[in-house]
Amino acid sequence: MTMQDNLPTLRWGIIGTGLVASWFVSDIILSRPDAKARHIIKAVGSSMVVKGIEVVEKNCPEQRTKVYGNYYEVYDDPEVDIVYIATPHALHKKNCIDAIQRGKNVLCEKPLAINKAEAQVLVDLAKAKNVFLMEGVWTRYTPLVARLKELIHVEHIIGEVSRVFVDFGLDMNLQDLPSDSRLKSPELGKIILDTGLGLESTQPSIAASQSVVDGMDYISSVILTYPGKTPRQGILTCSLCYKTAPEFMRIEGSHGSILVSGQAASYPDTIVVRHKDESKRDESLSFSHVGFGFYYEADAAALDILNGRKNNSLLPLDETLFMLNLMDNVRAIGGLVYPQDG
Ligand SMILES: NC(=O)C1=CN([C@@H]2O[C@H](COP(=O)(O)OP(=O)(O)OC[C@H]3O[C@@H](n4cnc5c(N)ncnc54)[C@H](OP(=O)(O)O)[C@@H]3O)[C@@H](O)[C@H]2O)C=CC1
Ligand SMILES: O=C1OC[C@@H](O)[C@H](O)[C@H]1O
Repeated sequence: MTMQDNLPTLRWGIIGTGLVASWFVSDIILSRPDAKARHIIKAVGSSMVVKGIEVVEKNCPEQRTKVYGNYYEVYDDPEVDIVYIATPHALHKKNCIDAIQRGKNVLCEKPLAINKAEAQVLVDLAKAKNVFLMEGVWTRYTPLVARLKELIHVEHIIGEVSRVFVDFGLDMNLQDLPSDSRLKSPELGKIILDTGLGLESTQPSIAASQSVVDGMDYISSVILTYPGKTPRQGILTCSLCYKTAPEFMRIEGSHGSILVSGQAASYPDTIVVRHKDESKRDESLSFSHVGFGFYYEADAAALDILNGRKNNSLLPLDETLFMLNLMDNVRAIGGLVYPQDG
């Protein structure tokens, strides 16, 4: 008997067996005290059965997972409640369509699609088929992000926010990656879609610049200026040439600032609040949990599906569309055109 045994259960079918799929599979089955749902890896679909077997043996050997040498058998498996899509960006549209058309709920890794037009097709199809669809941005569901939002929007601990700086840099050594790596392929890669971030859903004006070499957007810098009576800007940068320093995010407000840090921009673990008032001491909050924390996102999807919701309130599909539209605009300024842009 584990801590999860009395919880509602969601049965997952996994599409693709790469890096993030292995993280996700090993993570969502972890035993943890704050679990809201129990997750079962019912099936894994891969281009090669041997790859599926390897992922299962390594990450969920006790789950009695079925392994298929294609994706379609996962979509058609009646024991699968939700499909998790972990293929390269350019395949998300097709994989989502295939799953949704067969009536499956879908959690698709970010970005949901290459551009807003593709994502709109998926949103419309999910609505027509009455299935749940969600873009996988797992850090949004972590206790750290929940606390950060509370500090800013409920407690107003730094007052009126004026600027946000965020950098997501990875040192990917692209020149040393094998030629078939998704990150080296202009067809599959799309760096800004890997590491780009959206801030809030008021329409900002956009200034942007991208360093595109051989069709790959190695570095992007974006300045978002929000309209209104108070000055507000978001300065967002991403790169595959250099790993971001631990303090990857700074939020400045009228009463102080907040610094967010972690071993990588994708693994935040600490919030520091600095007050302008020098009589107040800095406050540091640390967040730790088992594994990566993909299970927070998986729990959110489970509760939505079990309660009949078709969309997730922390990342509604309108916001996914908003963010992809923002990326489309950044690329239009940066001169980066994808074949899918039409
Ligand atoms: N949320 C997060 O923290 C992260 C999200 N991601 C997102 O997840 C997606 C996958 O990324 P990642 O796991 O790093 O990618 P990988 O390249 O490691 O894995 C992708 C998998 O997709 C399948 N695939 C199907 N067709 C192709 C193809 N033509 N070329 C390559 N692979 C193919 C393969 O599995 P098989 O052969 O078994 O079918 C492959 O193992 C991306 O969209 C990325 O943005 C990535 C990392 C972290
Ligand atoms: O979101 C991400 O975080 C970790 C990286 O390795 C990955 O490429 C990126 O998609």
